[in-house]
Amino acid sequence: MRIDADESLAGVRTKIVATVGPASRAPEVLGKLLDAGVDVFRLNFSHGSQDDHSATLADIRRVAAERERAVGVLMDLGGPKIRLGELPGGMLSCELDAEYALVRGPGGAEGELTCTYPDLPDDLTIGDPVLFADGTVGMEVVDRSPGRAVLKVVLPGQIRSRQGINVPGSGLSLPSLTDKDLGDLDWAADHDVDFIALSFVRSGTDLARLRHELDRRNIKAKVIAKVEKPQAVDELESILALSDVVMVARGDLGVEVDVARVPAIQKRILVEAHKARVPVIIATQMLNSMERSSRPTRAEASDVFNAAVDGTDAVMLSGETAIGDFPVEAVRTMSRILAEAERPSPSPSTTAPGGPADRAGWISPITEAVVESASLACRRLDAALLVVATRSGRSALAVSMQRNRTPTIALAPSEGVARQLSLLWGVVPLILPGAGSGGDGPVDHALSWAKTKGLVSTGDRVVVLRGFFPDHPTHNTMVVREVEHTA
Ligand SMILES: Nc1ncnc2c1ncn2[C@@H]1O[C@H](COP(=O)(O)OP(=O)(O)OP(=O)(O)O)[C@@H](O)[C@H]1O
Ligand SMILES: CC(=O)C(=O)O
Repeated sequence: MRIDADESLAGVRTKIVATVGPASRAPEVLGKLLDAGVDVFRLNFSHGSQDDHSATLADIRRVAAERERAVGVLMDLGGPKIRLGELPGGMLSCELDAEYALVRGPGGAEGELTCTYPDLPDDLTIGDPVLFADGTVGMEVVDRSPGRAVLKVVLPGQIRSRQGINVPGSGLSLPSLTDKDLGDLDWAADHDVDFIALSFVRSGTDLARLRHELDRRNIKAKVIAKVEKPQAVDELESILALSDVVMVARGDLGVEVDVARVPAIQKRILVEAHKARVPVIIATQMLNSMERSSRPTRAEASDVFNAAVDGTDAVMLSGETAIGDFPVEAVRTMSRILAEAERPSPSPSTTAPGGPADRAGWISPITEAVVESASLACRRLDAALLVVATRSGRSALAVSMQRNRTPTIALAPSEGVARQLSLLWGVVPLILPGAGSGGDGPVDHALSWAKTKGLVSTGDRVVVLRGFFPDHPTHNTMVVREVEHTA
C-alpha cells in the first residue's frame, strides 16, 4: 500500500524539464504534459517573441493551478550564440578545400560570409576551427587581415542563413549578456519566472554579472548556469559557487569539445555539483529520435537511465517536446525509464552525494546534520512520510541531496518558493496557507493533506523537519509523530 501511495505522491523522483514550442504550446497539450510527469517548463528565448512567451507563461500558470501543482518555469536566455548572417539564396554548399572570407560586414561579395558578432574575424587566429550548423560543417582559419578571416572547408556540407557558429576552445571577448538578453531580463522583471538559465557561461564572473542584473530588477528567480563551453568545464568551481543549479547543455558542449569527452564531463559535473550541493539538469538529445518516432532507441533509454542512476536531479527534453511529433509520449517514456532507474533493486539505486558540503553558507552545517539525522530516522522507523518546513528552500535542498526513499513533502511559505522546489529530486512542494504560522499548524496541514491523498494512515510514523521557526530563526528541529486516528 505504501508503495502505491508513494508512487501517486511523487511519480518519479528525478524531475522532468520540458521545452515548450509549437508542438506543445496549446493549453491542452501543456496539461497533458503535466499529467505525464513534467515538473518544469522551459521557455527558450532564442526563439519566439516576448509576447509569445507571456501568453505561454499565463497558460502554464493556469493549467498548473487547475491541477493544484507548483510547476516551475525556466527562462533560457539566448546568450552570446553567434549566428551566420544572410546567405544569398539562404543556403550554401561548402565543398572540401573551398575558401570563404568571414568579413566584419556588410559583406555580399562572392565568397564572403558575415555573422551576428562583427568582431569575430578579428578574434580568430590562424589554425582555429570554425564549426557551423551544430558542427556538421567545419572550416579552419588559414589567413587573417583586419576585419577579415579566410576559412578553408575541412568538413564539407550545407550551411543555411542564421545557423549557429561555434569556435571551439576560443576565449572570444563576447559579453555574457547581449542587449537582447538584457531586454529579456526586463521582460522577466514583469513576469514571474522561477529559474533563469545563462547560456555559454565561461566563469563565475558571467554569473556575477547576471546576478547583478537580477538584483537591479528585483528578480528573485534561481540562477542556472549552462555548462556548454570548455572554459566552463575548467572553471567549474567558480561557476558552482554562484549557481543555484547547473545544466549540462550537451548540444553545444558536444560541438565545443570532442563529443567523446562529453560523458566523462557529465559525470564529473554531477560529482562536483553535488559536493557543492548544487542540483544538476542533464539536457539535450536524451530521447532525440522521439522527435519523429513514438519509441526511443535503446541507446537513448540507456542515456536517461544512466543519468538517473548517476544521481542527476533533473533531465530535460528539447526538440522532443518543442517541435516533435510525440511530445506527450516522450514525457511518458522518460518517466517510465526514470521509474525503472529508481527501483531499489535489481538496478543500482541513486546514491546520496554524501560527505560534507564543500561550500560554506549555502546550506548550514546545522541544517545538514539535522537533515542527516532525519534521513536516518526515516530508514530506522520505516517512516511513511518526511515533511520539511522550509522558508528559503535550503532545508528542502538539503533533504533532496540525501536521496531518501521516503516520500517527501516540502512546506513552502509562498507559491514562489514552492515553484522553485519543483526541480529538487524527490521533493513534492506544498504551499503553506498562512505562511509563517508557528506551532503545529503547518505540520497538521501537511498531515491532513497527506491523509486526503492516502499517503498516511493511523499508526504510520512521520518525520517532521523544521528549517525555520518564526520565534527562533536559527533553530532546526526534528520530531517524529505517529499518525493518530481521526474520525
Ligand atoms: N518558443 C518557440 N517558438 C518557436 N519555435 C521554438 C520555440 N522554442 C523552441 N522552438 C523550436 O524548437 C527547436 C528545438 O528547441 P531547442 O530549445 O532545442 O532550441 P535550439 O535552438 O535547437 O537549441 P538551443 O538550446 O541551443 O537554443 C528550435 O530549434 C526551434 O525550432
Ligand atoms: C540546452 C542547450 O542549450 C544545449 O544543449 O546546448
